[in-house]
Amino acid sequence: MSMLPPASLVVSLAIAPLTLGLLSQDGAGRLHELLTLCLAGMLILAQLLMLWGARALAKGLVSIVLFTLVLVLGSYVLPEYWVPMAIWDALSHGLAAGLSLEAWRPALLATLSLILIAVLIVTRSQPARGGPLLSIMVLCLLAMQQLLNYTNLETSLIRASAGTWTTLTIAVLLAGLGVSSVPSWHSRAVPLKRVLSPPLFLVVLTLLLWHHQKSITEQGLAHQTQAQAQQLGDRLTREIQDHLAAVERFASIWTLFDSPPTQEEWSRQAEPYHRDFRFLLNMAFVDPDSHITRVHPINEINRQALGARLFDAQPAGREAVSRALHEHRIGRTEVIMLLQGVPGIIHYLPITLEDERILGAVAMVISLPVLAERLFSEVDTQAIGLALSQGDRTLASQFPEISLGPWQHEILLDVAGTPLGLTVQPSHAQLIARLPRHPVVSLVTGLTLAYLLYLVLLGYTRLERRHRQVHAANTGLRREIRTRNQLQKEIEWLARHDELTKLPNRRLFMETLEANAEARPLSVMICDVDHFKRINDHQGHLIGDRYLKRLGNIGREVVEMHGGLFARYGGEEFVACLPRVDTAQAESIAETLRHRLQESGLSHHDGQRLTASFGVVTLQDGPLEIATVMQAADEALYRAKAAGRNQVRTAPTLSVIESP
Ligand SMILES: Nc1nc2c(ncn2[C@@H]2O[C@H](COP(=O)(O)OP(=O)(O)OP(=O)(O)O)[C@@H](O)[C@H]2O)c(=O)[nH]1
Repeated sequence: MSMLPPASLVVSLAIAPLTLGLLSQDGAGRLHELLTLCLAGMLILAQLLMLWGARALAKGLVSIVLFTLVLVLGSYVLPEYWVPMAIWDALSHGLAAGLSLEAWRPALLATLSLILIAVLIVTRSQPARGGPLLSIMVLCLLAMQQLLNYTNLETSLIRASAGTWTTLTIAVLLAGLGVSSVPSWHSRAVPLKRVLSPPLFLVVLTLLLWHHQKSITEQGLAHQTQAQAQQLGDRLTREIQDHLAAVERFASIWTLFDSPPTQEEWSRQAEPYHRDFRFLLNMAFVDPDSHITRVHPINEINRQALGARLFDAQPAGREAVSRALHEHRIGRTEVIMLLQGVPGIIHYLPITLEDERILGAVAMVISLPVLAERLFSEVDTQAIGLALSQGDRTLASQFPEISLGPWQHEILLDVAGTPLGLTVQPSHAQLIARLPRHPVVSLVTGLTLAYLLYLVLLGYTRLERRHRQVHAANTGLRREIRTRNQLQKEIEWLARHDELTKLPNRRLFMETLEANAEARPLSVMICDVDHFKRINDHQGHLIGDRYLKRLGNIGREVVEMHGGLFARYGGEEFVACLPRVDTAQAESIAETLRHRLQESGLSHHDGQRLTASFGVVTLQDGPLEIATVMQAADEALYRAKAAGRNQVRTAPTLSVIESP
């Protein structure tokens, strides 16, 4: 069996945490975790298919996952007034009866991680499509999830992090994606560090900002619900107090009577109060000996209390009865078990006649279950859980079937002087519906911006690199052109100069002569070193070269002083073109040069001074025939040589040239 390639192997490893995650779920309570794991499983399969070349199938699978995840993300992002939570719940209900959005919706950060993984799979993590940044974003999201899980920073209102197995599954899948793509990131030679840093900074900033905004909005909502609960409590307390004040007025009616009321009178007076204040279980008349003699309404429960002597029958209320009947002040019981078998509070309102005689007391019995029912009817019990308690004892409670949110607000109710606790716990769905969406919107926007920033920076960097390459090519080209120009100049210079003496050569001499064809008089001087061969033979060519250079310098100095051109004609022969120089001047120049050379200190091996012979010719008028002029000068030189060397000979002045 052939081995799996490393990328497939690492991706396959993700199946281990996936399986463990699936096995560790305990049923419907973790439906969201199960769904997240299933989506991760589909992405694992998609990536394996992608690696095995079944791209179309892989993309189909990723599309299904992406569709689900984008729907989930929509539920986090879309404001309540666009798509109310009720619609999401109705949609969920359509999937399975009794299912709410919160039960199946994957955690926010896990949703985002899986969306990015899906994009990574489809784009095959290519750097040009943001692969490196997307991978790092997933890493950041996973790190944030773990941070929230371990530091318990997570308030469970918005489910941000998935469980550890899910996080691990996504992490291993990401590693698998990395194994196949990271090496190619390097080979593409993208300057990743430069391109990644700014968007990465933006990602971290976005995550921190999101967490900060999330905490603030959740705290704000918690305070808001607490304030609403407090308002509810205050309103109920006020209402109860108003009712009790009214009942106290009822008690004062009986002070006008001289004798205890008949049952009929009692019922007639008590009925309106009882009708209005449903939490009054009954209103009873108690005689001075604490017997209940009248009660309203007379029903099955209340009838049992008739005739009972409270001092004996209800020890818990004895003190309150005694206070009313003996001290003539209002007596209040704690929460006690009433004779009717339900918890309640009794107020005993003394009926004191004008002569300070006590006629009896009005017992006002508040049934706590009925009071709770009254309180609970004030709020939407489908959206809020309520519990009425005294200390640790829960007197009554009502919780909706749907799951409750994380916050319980305990508010104090003053029920006829008895402090009761009312615990208000809004449902999760109601809180989520009221939770501002802007933290999630900024999270999604921040991540999208970071991705766009990456793409822009990448494009810019590539453009910049191409620009640099073009610039470098341009610079090279310019350098090349400069070198060629230089070479060209050198070639041109060499074409018209002698390399050894740096003097103009024969060609430039001829050009100068032609250029001065109209100048009259026009003299030409030829100079030839005497016995130069001996220098070479006895002192070597290097010395010979040095002597030629020296002669060149002297000749240039002397000739240029007279506006002429001194050139090397060839070998040890030199020529001078002397425009507007007549014969006498030309002879003088030749003499000067001859003399300067003789005095230059250059000598043969035997100490004899180096000398040269000169032939001079002057064209006085008539057209210039170069060959004729040069021949005449040459002949003059020959004559100088023949006459013993080291002397100047002048050709007859030319005017009418005869062709040679
Ligand atoms: N060192 C050196 N010698 C050169 C150069 N060009 C020509 N010569 C030498 O110049 C010498 C010319 O010799 P010849 O033409 O025989 O004449 P000469 O020895 O000067 O004798 P006369 O001209 O008759 O006085 C030769 O030996 C050439 O080799 C050069 O560029 N450098």
